[in-house]
Amino acid sequence: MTESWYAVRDEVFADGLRGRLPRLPGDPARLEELARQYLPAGLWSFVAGGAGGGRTVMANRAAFDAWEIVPRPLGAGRALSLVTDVLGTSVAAPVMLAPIGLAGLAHPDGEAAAARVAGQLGLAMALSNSSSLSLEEVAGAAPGAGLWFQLHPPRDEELGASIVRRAQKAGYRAIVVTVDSWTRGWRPADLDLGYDPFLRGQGMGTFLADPLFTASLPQDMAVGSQPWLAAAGARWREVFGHSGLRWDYFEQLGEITDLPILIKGIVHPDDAEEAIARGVSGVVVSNHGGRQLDRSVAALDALPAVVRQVAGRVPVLFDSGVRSGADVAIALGLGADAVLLGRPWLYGLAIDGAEGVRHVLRCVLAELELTMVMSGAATVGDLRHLVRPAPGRAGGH
Ligand SMILES: Cc1cc2nc3c(=O)[nH]c(=O)nc-3n(C[C@H](O)[C@H](O)[C@H](O)COP(=O)(O)O)c2cc1C
Ligand SMILES: CCCCCCC(=O)C(=O)O
Repeated sequence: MTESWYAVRDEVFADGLRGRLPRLPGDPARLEELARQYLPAGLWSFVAGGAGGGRTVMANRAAFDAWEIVPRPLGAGRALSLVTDVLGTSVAAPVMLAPIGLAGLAHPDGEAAAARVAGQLGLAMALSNSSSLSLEEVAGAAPGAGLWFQLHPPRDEELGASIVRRAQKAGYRAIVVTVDSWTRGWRPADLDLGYDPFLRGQGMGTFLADPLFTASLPQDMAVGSQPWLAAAGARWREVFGHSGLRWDYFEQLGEITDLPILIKGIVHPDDAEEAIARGVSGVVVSNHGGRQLDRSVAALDALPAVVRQVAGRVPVLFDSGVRSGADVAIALGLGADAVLLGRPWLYGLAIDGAEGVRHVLRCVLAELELTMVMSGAATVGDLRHLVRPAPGRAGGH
């Protein structure tokens, strides 16, 4: 991908003139509000909502206000490049798609559309283990895309091993183990609406394609029938998510796969240290977009200390609250090696399928590039000298 991303601005402007999609970013609320019109109420609150009173969702956003860029517009005198390598995956920019389960509920093309777009743009995507399509279907739909596989380690270890082996066989290039969501957080909106897509057999594409999983379902029911899906949902609840996960899991996983293993859901520097001691190849600083633990530290506030602790030994990735290219620039400036975009790509998918995802990603990349050019940053490394705590604001650790 050699295009200058910020040429996208003209195209987006033209789209805006045609009234096709709202321009993004600038006002993330516009994208979220528009997506609301495309999604059934229960699904919209499941996606947009957070744990408890939503304080961590808000804190994730507010944390960005504690930082500012001090531009040096005459710059480094070098051509800007966003191309980077993350754990052996060469990418056009240090921005990737965060794992988001159940994308098939937002649009029938689901994760396959998102993966295809990521591949076309030269970006990486971490596929959720709660995807609507199976990991094989997504890999098949996006040959050549830089795909990673995200795993919530199942209670059934054999099943977990089987899924990891399948991911490696299908060409996924890393395993991202999420440790902050073995079960869902206290999400009042979902509770009030009685919304649980898994009960209806959704988000099980990868599980339903695993013989170890299907062998445990009643064999006297028609495959795909409502009773069969209900049985699958019940079985999924038994096996999904390991409440007793221990650090030695990472060593065990290293015996099963030779892919790089990342840990997602870390906000404490000591946990990052322990993860490195257990052999992980990368750390994702994240609080799951505020969906799991209300009053958890804002992810961006946790980033600098983790970066300091890791001190370049493994890549540090970041998500939670990123809505714009300028947000990406701040996270990179605080030491993230790459940034995962979460809800916004799902909103794009809900609004306009693959085109919506493409639109969202290109806008974020265009704004990131403009931000760097105007800051005088030729590389992500340059950004690290230009981001500083905003005077008088909280945060800025
Ligand atoms: C609807 C939805 C489903 C998600 N599913 C997963 C998942 O299956 N696995 C996972 O590790 N994270 C999952 N996440 C969390 C994202 O990977 C990411 O951490 C989060 O969206 C970042 O917050 P943000 O969207 O506010 O930027 C999900 C998030 C949303 C909104
Ligand atoms: C039992 C936890 C399932 C969570 C899968 C989707 C997800 O991560 C979310 O945030 O929702």
